[in-house]
Amino acid sequence: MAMAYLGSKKANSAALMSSPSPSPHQRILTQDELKKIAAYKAVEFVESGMVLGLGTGSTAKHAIDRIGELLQQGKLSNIVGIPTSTMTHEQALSLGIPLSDLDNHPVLDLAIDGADEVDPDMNLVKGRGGSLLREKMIEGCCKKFVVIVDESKLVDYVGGSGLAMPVEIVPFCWKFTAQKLQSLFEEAGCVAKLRTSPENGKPFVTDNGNFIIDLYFKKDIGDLKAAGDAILRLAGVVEHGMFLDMATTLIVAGELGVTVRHKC
Ligand SMILES: O=C[C@H](O)[C@H](O)[C@H](O)COP(=O)(O)O
Repeated sequence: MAMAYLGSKKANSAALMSSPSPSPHQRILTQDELKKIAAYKAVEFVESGMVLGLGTGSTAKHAIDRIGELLQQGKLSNIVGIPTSTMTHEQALSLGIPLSDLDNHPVLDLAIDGADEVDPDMNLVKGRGGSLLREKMIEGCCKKFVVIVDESKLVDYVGGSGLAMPVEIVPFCWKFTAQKLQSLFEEAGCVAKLRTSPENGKPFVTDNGNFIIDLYFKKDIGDLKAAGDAILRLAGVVEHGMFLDMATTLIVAGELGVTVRHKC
């Protein structure tokens, strides 16, 4: 599917394009091909001997495949991966990537992960795959955090896609917590919904045994730090999916090429 930049995102990104526009004869890339392009670009930052945070999702999967390939080819060595989900753990194991955890490696050199939304300040929404807690724990310990997205993930403000901003909560009295979350953002027209499994309609359960409440906003919620702090003050909340001021590098793949932006 073809995608286009809109408004400020176009101006922002066009200045950073690192490859030329496609000729009229080039076919339009699929969203998955764009994800792969961003992922491969990110793996160029990986060096032998690094402790790496391995993200979760369809974009991060391409990066992990590439790391596995480079290890097998002997082009990378002595890598230690810290997976952000059981799914990534299994993928990395199948590729022969040596794994560890935060207990043994509390400081990471680099993490590579996708995102659900990226705003102009490189604030992120993550967790539509349900892995936000482990991702935030691991990506908060990285010297560099490289975020990889196709251009459809760029938004003017957090929540601007109209899709979910996930919050991981304890299962105990989840309706109570969902109601509290919705009330926090009444002015932004927030609707809070329990995430359920499409297969059986039962609550989706995270790797940590928790539930996810998806928040949908009709308007910009404004001060993200204040919003995040208010969410975390609710006793049933474990973590929210806003990753504020965490990304150090953003790689965006789009129809016009790949951009690499480093946060100052
Ligand atoms: O919980 C999932 C993660 O935060 C993913 O990184 C995020 O949902 C982006 O996933 P994808 O690359 O599949 O769009």
